[in-house]
Amino acid sequence: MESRVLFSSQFNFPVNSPLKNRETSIAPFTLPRNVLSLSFRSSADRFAVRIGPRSFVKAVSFAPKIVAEVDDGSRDEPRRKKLAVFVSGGGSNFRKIHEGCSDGSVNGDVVLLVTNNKDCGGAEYARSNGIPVLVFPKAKREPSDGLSPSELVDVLRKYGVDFVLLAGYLKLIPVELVQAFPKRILNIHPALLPAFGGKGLYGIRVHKAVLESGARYSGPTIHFVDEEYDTGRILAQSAVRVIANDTPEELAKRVLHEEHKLYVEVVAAICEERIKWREDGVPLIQSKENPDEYY
Ligand SMILES: Nc1nc2c(c(=O)[nH]1)N[C@@H](CN(C=O)c1ccc(C(=O)N[C@@H](CCC(=O)O)C(=O)O)cc1)CN2
Ligand SMILES: NCC(=O)N[C@@H]1O[C@H](COP(=O)([O-])[O-])[C@@H](O)[C@H]1O
Repeated sequence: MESRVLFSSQFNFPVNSPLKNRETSIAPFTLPRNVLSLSFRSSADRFAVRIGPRSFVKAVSFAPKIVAEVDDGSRDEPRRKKLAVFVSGGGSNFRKIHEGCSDGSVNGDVVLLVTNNKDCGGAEYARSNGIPVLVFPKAKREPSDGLSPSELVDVLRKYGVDFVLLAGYLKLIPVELVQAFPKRILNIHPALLPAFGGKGLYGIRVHKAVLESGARYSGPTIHFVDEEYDTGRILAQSAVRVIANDTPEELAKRVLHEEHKLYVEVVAAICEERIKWREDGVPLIQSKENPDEYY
């Protein structure tokens, strides 16, 4: 069967490129297993195109010089990332992320746990897994315990933290940290922002507000963190049906289940460097299965 292939949308050819609007078929051929991509050198431009099980390229009628890039095993995999997780309570999202790092789902390691409550469940879990626990902000009752904003930034840098993940953390992240880690702090909120977010809306209060509003859907939102509560760029969401006689606790449980799945998926993407920023500032996730697709 003749192998027809069509251009993947990810290549932006120059407007006047001869490649843009002429097409032909190319003789059937199969790529040797270790050939990653083929590049066509035309009189106008040199284009690297990738041909794989599901990605396509459109061959054009010119006399290309095909240069095969061979995978000699030296392809750079994204470096394993260092994560700091911030919690205030039980830390179930933190535990799921940590499990993802251990089972290979996430190309990263949790190197620090930060909390405003050193006796919370998340801190207990961290200590039992050999993860250092830091207190931020300073506790009013024990000002000797805990870090200042500048001390927190210094420690995160000293540990080489790549991304900061808020997971049930109930204090405002200071501007010093937001500015020190631009586009590298994520938060998970248990409702579909921009609705049901902001100061005073956390934990079970969020689910009560959703039920009182009569909303038919809720679900987790993962967003980048800026200086205000819940106003950063939205990266991912998942919808959960609200059932008519739901109690806040029942809705919370259903949303939390979705949070666990969504956060591990998003952290895996950020550790594999699959976050891309659209020209209008909206962050997108590149599909792992089909790199030509974003969501
Ligand atoms: N700079 C930012 N800091 C934080 C953000 C953020 O988006 N930007 N997200 C929050 C998490 N969060 C919602 O997802 C949230 C947490 C807490 C509150 C809140 O009103 N807190 C109370 C204090 C609660 C307490 O001390 O028990 C308050 O500030 O009065 C709103 C939203 C984490 N930080
Ligand atoms: N606005 C912040 C907020 O309400 N965060 C919420 O706190 C819970 C923490 O659970 P966990 O400690 O078991 O991960 C989660 O539902 C998270 O979305």
